[in-house]
Amino acid sequence: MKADIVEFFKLPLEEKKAFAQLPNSLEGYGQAFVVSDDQKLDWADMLTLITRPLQSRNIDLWPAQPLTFRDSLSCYSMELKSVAGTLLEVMAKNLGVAPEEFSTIFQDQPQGVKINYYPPCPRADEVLGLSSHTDGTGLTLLLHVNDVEGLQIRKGGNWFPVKPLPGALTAYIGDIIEILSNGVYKSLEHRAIINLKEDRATVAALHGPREDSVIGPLAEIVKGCKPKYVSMSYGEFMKTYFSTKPEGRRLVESLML
Ligand SMILES: O=C(O)CCC(=O)C(=O)O
Ligand SMILES: [Fe+2]
Repeated sequence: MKADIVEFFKLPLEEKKAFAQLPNSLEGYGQAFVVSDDQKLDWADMLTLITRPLQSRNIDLWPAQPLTFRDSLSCYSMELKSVAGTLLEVMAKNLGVAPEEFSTIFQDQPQGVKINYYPPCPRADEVLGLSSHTDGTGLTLLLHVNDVEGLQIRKGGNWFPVKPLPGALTAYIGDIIEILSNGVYKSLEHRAIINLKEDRATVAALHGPREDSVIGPLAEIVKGCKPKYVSMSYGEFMKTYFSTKPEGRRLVESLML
């Protein structure tokens, strides 16, 4: 997977554009969070693909070059499913909810990958690879394609670098699990910075809920106390998530009661 990603981003722009996003869709090669023509874009190229459920795949947008790309992504997606499934099960247990509660919401384990390529920049301190945001998903499993640092997480108002560990995935919580858990798990504010001389690539595998889910604090967690977040359909949540430029935890906090 790592080798195929490196090869794909090395292709000439015209070849990559064969897999470009279609109008009004984020899937394919392009950018995310473009909400106006005069906005300053993040210093990154992205390839976003839906990987699960299998019938949701738009294989035409999966790179045909390098030749092994599609097979590599299929295998990688299957392995991720098993890691995410285990983590979700453990989280359900930790929250004291029946494992079925989570497995119904994450049934068939909807999954997408956002493959990020960050070229170096001679004025690295004046750009961001990805502006500060939280992921609009349940659980993210991040793969560092090379061992170049760039991910930063925010805690107590300060930014901390996350060092890539060889052979490890970086796991973090997105808005959906913060809401479902009524705030027991917190969605992680993070951003990616750019290096002067080294390029960097990552694969963020996003594990979200079933499309027909209602996203709100789980009854079993709220019990006698008050729900801390509004409930809405997942469709409505996604519309809200993608309609504004991300800014730290602003979106998830705007859904707090
Ligand atoms: O590339 C990184 O380090 C972070 C990627 C990320 O946050 C994302 O794709 O949502
Ligand atoms: Fe992210």
